[in-house]
Amino acid sequence: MQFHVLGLGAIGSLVSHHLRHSLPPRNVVTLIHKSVRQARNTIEDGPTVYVENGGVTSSTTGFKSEIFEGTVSSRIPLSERTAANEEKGPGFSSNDIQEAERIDSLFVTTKAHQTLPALRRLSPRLSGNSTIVLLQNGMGIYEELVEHIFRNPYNRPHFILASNTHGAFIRSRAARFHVVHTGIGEIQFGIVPDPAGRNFEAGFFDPEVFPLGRQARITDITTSSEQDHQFGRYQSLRNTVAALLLMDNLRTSWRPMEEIQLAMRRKLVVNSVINPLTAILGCRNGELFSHQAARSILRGVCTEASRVYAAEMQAQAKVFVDSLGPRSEDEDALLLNRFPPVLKWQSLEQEVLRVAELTKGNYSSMLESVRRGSQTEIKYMNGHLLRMGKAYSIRMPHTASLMHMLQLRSAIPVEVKL
Ligand SMILES: CC(C)(CO)C(=O)C(=O)O
Repeated sequence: MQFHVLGLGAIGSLVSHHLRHSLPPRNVVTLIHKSVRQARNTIEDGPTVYVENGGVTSSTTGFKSEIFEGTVSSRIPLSERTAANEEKGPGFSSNDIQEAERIDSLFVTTKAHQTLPALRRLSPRLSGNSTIVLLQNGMGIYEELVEHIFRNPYNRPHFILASNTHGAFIRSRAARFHVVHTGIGEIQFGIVPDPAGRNFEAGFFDPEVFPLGRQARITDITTSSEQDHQFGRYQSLRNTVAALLLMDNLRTSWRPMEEIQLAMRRKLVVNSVINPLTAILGCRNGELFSHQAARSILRGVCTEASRVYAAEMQAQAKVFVDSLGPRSEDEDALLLNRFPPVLKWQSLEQEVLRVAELTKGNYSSMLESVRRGSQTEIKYMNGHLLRMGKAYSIRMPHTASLMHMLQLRSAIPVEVKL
């Protein structure tokens, strides 16, 4: 089976390294390079990914390379390619470029705002038999993809949504695939429910199994071509879940989608506080919260986020309660007031502090984007919270001010010398 990785920043490189390490060599792992220039810098001898952890560096080779729409065999030296071909960029015709292949399994680790255009371009190679893993910061990306590209639920690829708490950065721009893994976190993932109704999560809730023994079962996705006449539709999903679970050095775990939604909401708040604050101030994650002023902003954003999450859950619970038909007021109140403690502001605040400590030596991804003069992911972080606030008529002045300050910081370069 073929695995593709799109987005070769710190997390993309880290995932590529662990994917290649844990999969048997017969599985192909292809790195999708942004441009010929990026590929040239890295694949003279075949791409190598270096991962540094606690001062020890290990390397991985054995990847295939591809430049967005065309494929490049890493065994063919780039020096043999003509300048004329290179100038044509993605999709240029060269003997080295094979027919663009079908994509079975795609790990997406690009920036949130790059995802829609990138997947639009790759969509002819994706089908209902493919699987896409979204492993990114921010929220609202999946919704954008199904609204604009994969509209038909019955022939869209399977989606896995993942929440990552590992901290990593690229050592230097020159050594593009040298990643420093600074904070050991985890990757929790869940599968978006099947529009055709197959219950991938049956194992988590199997009443036949003693509660402590209940766990995800890969056979709930599919078994074999002999037993499942739709095996072809679900095979890539099963193999992608298996590949994720094999990457145990990244502490991967398959969780019910409801839990992933909670993890993503918590991560969204982490990113909506740490990322803009560090980008505005130009400091490391760990420098923020020894200052009372930062703590006060933290409290403000966590309180606002918790309010919108509560409003969203109430609205969803209301739809559910209404669908149950007539019930007593007490029963209704019980269902409507169920709010997960992990989304209360106190818990969100603790989570932001925990991640800031875990990644204290890091420069956040948003600060790096601002320093490079590139677009930030703010619209998928604070912007997402604000869209929810608007939908539920909740004022969010702290979340909005942080976004506006960040936008100013991106637009007005800092004057170094007066
Ligand atoms: C958690 C944090 C802030 C770690 O740096 C991050 O996810 C980022 O930089 O985008």
